[in-house]
Amino acid sequence: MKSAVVLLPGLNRDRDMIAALTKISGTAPVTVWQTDTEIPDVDLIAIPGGFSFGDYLRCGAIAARMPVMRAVAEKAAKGVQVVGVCNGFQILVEAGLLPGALMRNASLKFVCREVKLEIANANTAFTRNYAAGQIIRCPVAHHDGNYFADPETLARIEGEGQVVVRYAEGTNPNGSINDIAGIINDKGNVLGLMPHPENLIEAAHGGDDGRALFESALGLPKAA
Ligand SMILES: NC(=O)CC[C@H](N)C(=O)O
Repeated sequence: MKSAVVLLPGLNRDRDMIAALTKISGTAPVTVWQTDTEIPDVDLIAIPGGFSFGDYLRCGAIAARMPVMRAVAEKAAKGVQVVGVCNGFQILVEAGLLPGALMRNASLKFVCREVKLEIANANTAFTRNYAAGQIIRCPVAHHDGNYFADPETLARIEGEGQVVVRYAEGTNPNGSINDIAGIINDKGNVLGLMPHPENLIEAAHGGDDGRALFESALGLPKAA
């Protein structure tokens, strides 16, 4: 199972993502730089979290216009799986690969804590190793995670099962509409989520609730 990790100046979760994918797939991902115009043949492209271009203009707005994102869009159009975590989610939204917007947290504060997530749709390539309705632990760390979509878009993504993970049990850390923590595109191959599953994949992290997301995406069987 081959994967690629997109590198942009200001990202700071790239090493976490590379470590998680290496551990789970048994192979180190290739890395692609912001100016790369081609991405090698891989099963999964991951856009990690952080502060690309210092969050100037809007989080992810500048990164979304880098040449590498054109290459990501081309791969996504061909059906390659793409996951964006936190800043990666913001970049995918800014690039127009996912609908809606990520606004400043309702508290206007940076939130760094663990939340609970409900698997709202277990029938996706990224969540098939979870059970529908399963509650998992996951860390968050962001100041612009407040997901918003206009009523028409919201009705469509809710109706089509494109809301994949929600903040559970009153743990919504940012005011996201409908407690939305992560969404998938209509084709089902581009996922964006604010929480960081790559930071909860082994005992040393204090748990491995995030692991099944990458195992699902990499086509690996459900852990026993
Ligand atoms: N951890 C992250 O990726 C943070 C994303 C973005 N810089 C924010 O604070 O909202």
